[in-house]
Order: sequence, then structure tokens, then C-alpha cells
Amino acid sequence: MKTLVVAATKAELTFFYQHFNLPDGDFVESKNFDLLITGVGMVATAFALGKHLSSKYNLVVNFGIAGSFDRDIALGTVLNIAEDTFAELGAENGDEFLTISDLGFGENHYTSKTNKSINLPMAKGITMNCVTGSEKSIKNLMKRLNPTTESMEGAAVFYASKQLNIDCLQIRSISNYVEPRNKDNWKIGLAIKNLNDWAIAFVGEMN
Ligand SMILES: O=C(O)c1cccc(C(=O)CC[C@H]2O[C@@H](n3cnc4c(=O)[nH]cnc43)[C@H](O)[C@@H]2O)c1
Repeated sequence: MKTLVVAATKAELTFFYQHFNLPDGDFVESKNFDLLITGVGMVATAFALGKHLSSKYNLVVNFGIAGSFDRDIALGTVLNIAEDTFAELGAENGDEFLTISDLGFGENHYTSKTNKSINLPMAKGITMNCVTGSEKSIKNLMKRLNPTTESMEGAAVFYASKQLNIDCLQIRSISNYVEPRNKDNWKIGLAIKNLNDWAIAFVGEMN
């Protein structure tokens, strides 16, 4: 059985590719793990996992950077996203938001699943099509879901893994605070370095 490592962009796993001497592809097979680069967002992630996820894997690990709603979390902190919600999936009813479970169409909330002990703080994520960038949206999301982090893929990876009953983890490194957009404030390099250090140690120890 193998692990499937999943990331949205190659850039997020730059040092991981280097460390394991991986060829420069979007789907790379190696002895102990395979690596899948999906592209950014839930649709690209679902399509790529639909093509590549199978019962030959016993663990899916989604690595990536993320935004934090919590300013007490330092940029560059690596977190174990233990639960994740498709935050926009549902219907507006005036000022009220109805989830797809409220509508009777299934679940919008998913969790990680593993028997491994993960030496990272746990956090609650949401998954968005649109990076949140206004005070009004932040206030609404905080009130409705009280998330710690935001990504554009996490819940889709949990969803696909659950469909095939495969264990899954989501590990995210904080690159920015969720705020009105100002890319100058993002610390992508630091987040990617810390994420890759953790990923290399974790996947290396599994071998
Ligand atoms: O600009 C760069 O150098 C660069 C290098 C690597 C990756 C990126 C990305 O923008 C990755 C997009 C990826 O990041 C996640 N993300 C990060 N912050 C947030 C956020 O505040 N809200 C939602 N998603 C966020 C997301 O999962 C994207 O897939 C740039």
C-alpha cells in the first residue's frame, strides 16, 4: 500500500521534489509514495483525484499553504487541519445561509482520518472558491463557521478520500492572514520552507 501526496501547485512542494529527487511531473510515482499536483481549487482537485485516487493507496496527505483568520498564529506555522467545510456550498435565504445538509443534499463538513500521531496543532479549516478579502465576508464567515484557516482544496481532498474510505490528512502552513488583499504581507517563502521541512520528515519517516 502506498501514500498519495497531494498539493495544488508544484511550488508548494519545491523542496520536497528536490529532497526525494523527483522528476518534474504532475503525477510522479516512486517506491513508497506517489505525488499528485492537482491545480488550484476544488474542481481541479476533484478531477485529478477522480483520475488517480484508488484503493492502492492507504493514506492521502494534502500539503499546502493557507490563510489564517487567527492573528495569534504566526505566519509560517504548520497546522494539522483536522476538519474542513465547503463554506460556500448551499443556498442563501436572505441573510441566512442554508448548507447542503440543510437542503437535504448531503454533507458540507469533513474530517481527517488516521491512526498516526501528528505532532502539530490541530485547526479547523474552510475551503473556498474565492480567497476571502473583505471585512464583511470575514465577519460573516467567522460568525457562521468560526474557522481558523482557509484554503481552496482541503475539503475536496477529504471528500474524495472518504468516497473510497481511505485515510487522509491535511497539513497546511500559514502564508497569510485572511484580510483585504495585500500580497506584500504574505510570507509564502517561509510558509513553503516550513511546510516542506515537515513533509520531508513525515514522508521520510514512513519509508
Ligand atoms: O506567489 C507565489 O510565489 C506562490 C507560490 C506558491 C503558491 C502560491 C499560491 O498562491 C498557492 C495558492 C494556494 O494557496 C492556498 N491559500 C493560501 N492562502 C490562502 C487564503 O488566504 N485563502 C484561500 N486559499 C489560500 C490555496 O489553497 C491555493 O491553492 C503562490
